[in-house]
Amino acid sequence: MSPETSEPNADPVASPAAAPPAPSEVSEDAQPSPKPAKKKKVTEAAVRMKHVTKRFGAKLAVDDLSLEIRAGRVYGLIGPNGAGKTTTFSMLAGYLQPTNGEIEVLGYDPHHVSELKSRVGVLPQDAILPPLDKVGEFLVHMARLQGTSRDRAESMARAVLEEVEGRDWWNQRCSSLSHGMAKRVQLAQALLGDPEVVLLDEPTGGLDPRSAYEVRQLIKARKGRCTLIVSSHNLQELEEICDGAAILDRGKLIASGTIAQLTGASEEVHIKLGRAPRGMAASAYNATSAEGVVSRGIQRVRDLPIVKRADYDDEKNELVVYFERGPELDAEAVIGHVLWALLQEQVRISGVSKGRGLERRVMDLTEDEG
Ligand SMILES: Nc1ncnc2c1ncn2[C@@H]1O[C@H](COP(=O)(O)OP(=O)(O)OP(=O)(O)O)[C@@H](O)[C@H]1O
Repeated sequence: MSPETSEPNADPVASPAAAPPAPSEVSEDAQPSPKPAKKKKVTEAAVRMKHVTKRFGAKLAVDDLSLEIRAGRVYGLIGPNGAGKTTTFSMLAGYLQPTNGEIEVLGYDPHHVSELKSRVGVLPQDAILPPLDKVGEFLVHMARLQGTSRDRAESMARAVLEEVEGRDWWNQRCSSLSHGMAKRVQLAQALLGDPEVVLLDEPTGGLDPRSAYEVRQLIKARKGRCTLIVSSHNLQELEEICDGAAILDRGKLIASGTIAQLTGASEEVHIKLGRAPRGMAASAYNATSAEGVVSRGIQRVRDLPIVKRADYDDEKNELVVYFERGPELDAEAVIGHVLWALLQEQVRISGVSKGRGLERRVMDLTEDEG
């Protein structure tokens, strides 16, 4: 897949709440937002990066990265260790200046702290809480840095702590929190004041499965209320929560798009075939000759007019069926036809999926580069 610099089929624009809009930034077709009714500033892209490069001495950490992330989406930044994700986050958060290129967050250079301070929330990868502060105290302090009154800061702090299910930790010292609790307090800090853009670098890193699940639910619950940019090494997690993603490798963008585009969910289905039933010889079931049950089933699939190509991997016992998506042909319809064809030949099915999964896609794209 050739690198894309934006998402061609991206979803419609959502509408983050903010200061009164500049006329050029108002979009007529903005979707209604569940936030309280107040004047909205709508920027079509929450984040724009144009030919951004970041060097640390001789090290090229981010290499000519161009990206556009639409407002209201959950967007993943994916890549192996050292791909440049944290460097990208740090530039979006205004912690690092790019060496070259342009970055806009909500239409501003990220260094415009006064414009963006209450509108962008950040969970850095290695955030550390002040050990001696109590949780409530810390969150109130962070809320006050956004320029709010003490009362308002306290209600904001209580609301986010409630959101991360930490209401009982208000008087607990940060040093006494477990890793998972601390991560959730940091997440609460990133969500303070309902920011329009939230940058989450490894929000579930080091969390136990239940806490990670709860953080994912929390991110999903925020969908549509703000733009969330999330990095994680857990690709199943990103596939579950994200609308779109960019895949980076060694600082370069190697692919971007909606999750369906990246995984091929709109052009291929994977059918895992079962083994021979008891009592039937594996050779009669699985023979590669025309006599085998599986071979006949695959031939029937290949004969379907909707099927462009069908490849069978006998080591994985998997049939990959490629099709041309059209107004009346989507993956679900193809699955129906293919299963029917296979079942008519009494081929056993043990699993079905749309596309190849984000994990496999990332492996395919990055494997040759060592
Ligand atoms: N302050 C720095 N000084 C020198 N090199 C750096 C610095 N920060 C990052 N790098 C280098 O830039 C490259 C990208 O690092 P970055 O932390 O952005 O990757 P990443 O994708 O977040 O990796 P990981 O998944 O391991 O967190 C790496 O080769 C890293 O060693």
